[in-house]
Amino acid sequence: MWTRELIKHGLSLANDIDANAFFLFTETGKSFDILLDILKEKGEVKKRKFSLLDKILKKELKIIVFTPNETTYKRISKEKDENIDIVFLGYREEERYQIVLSGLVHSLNLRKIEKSDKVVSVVGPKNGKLDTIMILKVDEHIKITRVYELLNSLDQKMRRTVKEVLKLAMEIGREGKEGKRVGTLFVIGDTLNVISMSRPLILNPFAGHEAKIFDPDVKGTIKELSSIDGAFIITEEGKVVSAGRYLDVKGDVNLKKGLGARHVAAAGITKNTNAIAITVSESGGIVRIFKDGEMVAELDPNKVLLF
Ligand SMILES: Nc1ncnc2c1ncn2[C@@H]1O[C@H](COP(=O)(O)OP(=O)(O)OP(=O)(O)O)[C@@H](O)[C@H]1O
Ligand SMILES: [Mn+2]
Repeated sequence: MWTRELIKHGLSLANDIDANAFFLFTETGKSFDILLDILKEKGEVKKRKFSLLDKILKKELKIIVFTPNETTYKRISKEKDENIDIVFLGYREEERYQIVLSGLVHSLNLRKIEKSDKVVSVVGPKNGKLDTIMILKVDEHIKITRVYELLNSLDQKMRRTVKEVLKLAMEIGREGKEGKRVGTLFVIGDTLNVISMSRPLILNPFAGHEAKIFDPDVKGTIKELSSIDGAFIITEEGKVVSAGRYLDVKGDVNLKKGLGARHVAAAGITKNTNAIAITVSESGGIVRIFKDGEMVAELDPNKVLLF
């Protein structure tokens, strides 16, 4: 397999473009062993115009190895040499770019990289072989890393539901309904409190149903209902309990100009409960995520194809 060559090319690319950090993602730790082996191959390093090792020794190129696997993390943390950082990723992302983003978030949080840094990553699909070398300028991805920051802060149940709702919100933002833009509002989690702070505008179409957000039919129904007034209320387990609910939120929230009642309601409900709110704007389809009364991320579904 080409793992060794890929890592070598990734390291020399990092060296040649003066990257600040080199990210390697591993499940079993096998690619970590190969990395160690390459770094030890003095001869190999001598041949290259810049001695790769010097850059690493001079701490000009930070090497960070990420794994979501607890056993691997323990094993390679013991075996690593002092030039390599090991970071444990709390959960596995599916797609290559998402995996790298979760690495970015952890590295930024751990102050191992700066927003102005350039990073070369060697990554593969979840449970697959390494197959990709990616160059990222961190500051170009800061916006989307805010989504990963939020996802990282959630427990597994809430994270799974928020990701699913976000995917649906991005589809609604991108496609609208019968080609017409629609705006909508989802409130996830802390459902008893949210219900107590809201009232129905219509007879609840989800009453008496076991509607799960992960069910494609439920998603289709939500898309059909997306143009009605009011919010969709979803439990942290992903059960859609209500549609068309008006959020009676008190208290002021400070939002950027141009955001109207839907966004104020989304910010307000998250200020007064532990819920997370996700809005799709009727003007432009922009998707926004709110938590603790603040907008934590803003995504243009036509630019960000992550979800
Ligand atoms: N408190 C609320 N609870 C639930 N839904 C609300 C609330 N306030 C407004 N909405 C919904 O938001 C819709 C749009 O209202 P408005 O245009 O004022 O919001 P907005 O923030 O400008 O949203 P958009 O960017 O989609 O236009 C309303 O028709 C209503 O369906
Ligand atoms: Mn509006």
